[in-house]
This record gives sequence, C-alpha cells and structure tokens, in this order.
Amino acid sequence: MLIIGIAGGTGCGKTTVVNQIISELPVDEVCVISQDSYYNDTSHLPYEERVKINFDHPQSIDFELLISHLKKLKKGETIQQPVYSFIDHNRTGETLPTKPRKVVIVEGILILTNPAIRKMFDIKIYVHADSDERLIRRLKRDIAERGRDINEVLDRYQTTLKPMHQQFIDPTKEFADIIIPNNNYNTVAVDIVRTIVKDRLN
Ligand SMILES: Nc1ncnc2c1ncn2[C@@H]1O[C@H](COP(=O)(O)OP(=O)(O)O)[C@@H](O)[C@H]1O
Ligand SMILES: O=c1ccn([C@@H]2O[C@H](COP(=O)(O)O)[C@@H](O)[C@H]2O)c(=O)[nH]1
Repeated sequence: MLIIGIAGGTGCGKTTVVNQIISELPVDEVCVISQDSYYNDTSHLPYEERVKINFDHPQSIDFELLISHLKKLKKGETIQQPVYSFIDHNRTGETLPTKPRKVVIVEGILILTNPAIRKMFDIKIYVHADSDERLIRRLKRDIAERGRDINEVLDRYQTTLKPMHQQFIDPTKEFADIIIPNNNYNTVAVDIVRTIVKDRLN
C-alpha cells in the first residue's frame, strides 16, 4: 500500500489536486481520506459553542482515530470514515465505508503537523498558493458551498486562519518531499504525481 499525505493551507487546492490525481486512476485502486472527516466529535456541545471552535488548530483533529483507521487499512480492513458537515460544524453521525486500496491519499491542512501520522506517509506533498489567492478562493467557496457570509469568513481569517496558518501549517512545508506551486492550475506537477502512483500500481 502506498500512503500519500497532501497538506497545504485552506484554499490552496488540495481537494482539486487530489481529484486531478485520481481522475485517471481505476476507482478500485485508490481511496481518499479527508482530514475534515476527523474533526473531533463535538456532539455534546450546542451549535453556539461549536461555531467558536478553532478548526485550524491541530488539537481540533482526532488524530488518534485517523491513525487507527490508517493502521486498519494497512491491515486490509474496511473503515467507517465519519462524514462531516461544515454547516453544522460537526460529524453527521453517518459514515462512509472505505475499503483498503493500493493507493491511499490523506488530505488536510494539518496532517503534516502530527509526527506519528507523518511517519505513515510514503510520500508527503505540500500544495502552496499565496495567502491572498487562498483567501479569495476560500471566500468564494465558503459562501457558495458552506453557508457562510463574507464577514464571517473575513473575521475567521483574521482571528484564526491566518495566525494558525503561520504557526502550524506553513512550517510543515519543510517535511514535504514535493511542493506543488498552485497559484495556477499545475498540470505538470499533477502529471508527475500521477506517474509515481501509476508506477506503483503496475
Ligand atoms: N489552481 C487553481 N486556480 C484557481 N482556482 C483553484 C485552483 N485550485 C483550486 N481552485 C478553486 O479554489 C477553491 C478551493 O479549492 P480546494 O481544492 O477546495 O482547496 P482546499 O481543499 O485546499 O481547501 C475551489 O473552488 C477550487 O475550485
Ligand atoms: O466545522 C468546520 C470545520 C472546519 N472549517 C474550516 O475548514 C478548513 C479546512 O478545510 P479546507 O477544505 O482545507 O479548506 C479550515 O480552515 C477550517 O477553518 C470550518 O469552517 N468549519
């Protein structure tokens, strides 16, 4: 099994890059694990409290569950990946059965901050886009897809996203084997990663 970790700040294009990598691969050869599915279960908190959580701090992630799921996949077991709602800021209670595949891609802003999970990755990738580009993309996406308004996104950017990016996420670039510049769509870099993956599948 080849486990690839793909990190990078919010809006850098991780999900887009993952979709480009897997688009030409056989569906039964690859599976994707999103760090977002592993935000801590905060069902015991009311919405008014959940919305105040700092979702850009490593402590917001249930790394224990994520690591145990990766270990199970390595052993050939199917896992139940939690489904997360950005609207409710919580797990939905549903799960997505995820079968072990030859290639497992784990993507998320904080996945390279955790030393134990870093050790499990065969290839570590960091997707880079400038902060103004990321903010613009995040604004557009969160308003269109995640039920936010402009003030909410900008407030969160100033109070948490930017400081957490500088403190925790950007420094993980140094752990990356490959850094993909993604201010523009980077088909060359995606092709290179695809070639590595295809080579592994043969
Ligand atoms: N290279 C790019 N150029 C322009 N827009 C992009 C690029 N990569 C991603 N996007 C767009 O930016 C938004 C955020 O991308 P996404 O892949 O969800 O980022 P992430 O998963 O890192 O938060 C999406 O609307 C996506 O279509
Ligand atoms: O309940 C939540 C949980 C997370 N977020 C934000 O999501 C991004 C991470 O997702 P990307 O797809 O990598 O952008 C993170 O910056 C959190 O602030 C949220 O808004 N609500």
